[in-house]
Amino acid sequence: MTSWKTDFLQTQITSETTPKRALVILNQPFSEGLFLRLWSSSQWHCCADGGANRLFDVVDSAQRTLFLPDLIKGDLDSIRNDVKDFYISHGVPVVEDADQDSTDLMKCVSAVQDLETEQQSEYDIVLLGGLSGRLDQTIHTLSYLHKLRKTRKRIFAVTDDNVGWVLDGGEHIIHIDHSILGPTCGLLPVGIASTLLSTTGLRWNLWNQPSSFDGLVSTSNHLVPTEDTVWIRTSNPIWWTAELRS
Ligand SMILES: Nc1ncnc2c1ncn2[C@@H]1O[C@H](COP(=O)(O)OP(=O)(O)OP(=O)(O)O)[C@@H](O)[C@H]1O
Ligand SMILES: Cc1ncc(C[n+]2csc(CCO)c2C)c(N)n1
Repeated sequence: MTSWKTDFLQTQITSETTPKRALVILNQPFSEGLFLRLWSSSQWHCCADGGANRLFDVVDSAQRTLFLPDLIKGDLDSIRNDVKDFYISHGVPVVEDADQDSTDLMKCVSAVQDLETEQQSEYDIVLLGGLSGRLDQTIHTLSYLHKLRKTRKRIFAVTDDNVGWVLDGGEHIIHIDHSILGPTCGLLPVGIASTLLSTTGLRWNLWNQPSSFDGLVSTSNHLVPTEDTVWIRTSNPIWWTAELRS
């Protein structure tokens, strides 16, 4: 049974028990509060092209050198010149990958893979953004994480409104901190023909019920406030999302 802890917003993490975390900042709006929590709980920081503009703009100019990313990567058609010049002048590698068959998100995940090979250790990946905005980009995030589940167990997308990730086929226990998550959540059968779902800990639980894009989709479900865990059994991979409290 896989155990997933919804602890990616915590800043106090014991390195013996939790893998290192890589933060990939996408070109999407986010609040300063969310940014600071994710930045301080990550050991490696990367901006996907125009994500560097978001980092530059969210930090006060006097504080900017305290928040230098380890890498800026992409086809570099969105990063502003002033932003590029600032980070280059402070020694940040700005890597252009002009490939037009891969997105800036994919280019940054491949940079995390290179880092893992170099350091011979694994990172959890947190994407800041990618679940809203342009529909093609949003569906790309859903599709890419669905495909990545085969090689990478822990990659999450976080926005001011939601956290989400793919639960692979099997059983999962999700530990819920109700001060951070809820009340709404969803189980979204994206990228599969159908799955058989069973759950506990939700207001509208399912028991061996088929879920498919063409049939039942559990949206606007609720976490039960008195339950500390949600248990989910799914025969095929499914996207799990929960609302982030502000
Ligand atoms: N409007 C959006 N909605 C959702 N995600 C976005 C949006 N814009 C950018 N992103 C995410 O941020 C990454 C960097 O975006 P950027 O704007 O720099 O490049 P892009 O040219 O729009 O995207 P790409 O080159 O990856 O197709 C994208 O790869 C994508 O994952
Ligand atoms: C079938 C197909 N559809 C779209 C694109 C375009 N595209 C996909 S990723 C990317 C890079 C964006 O920075 C671009 C332009 C393609 N190459 N192949």
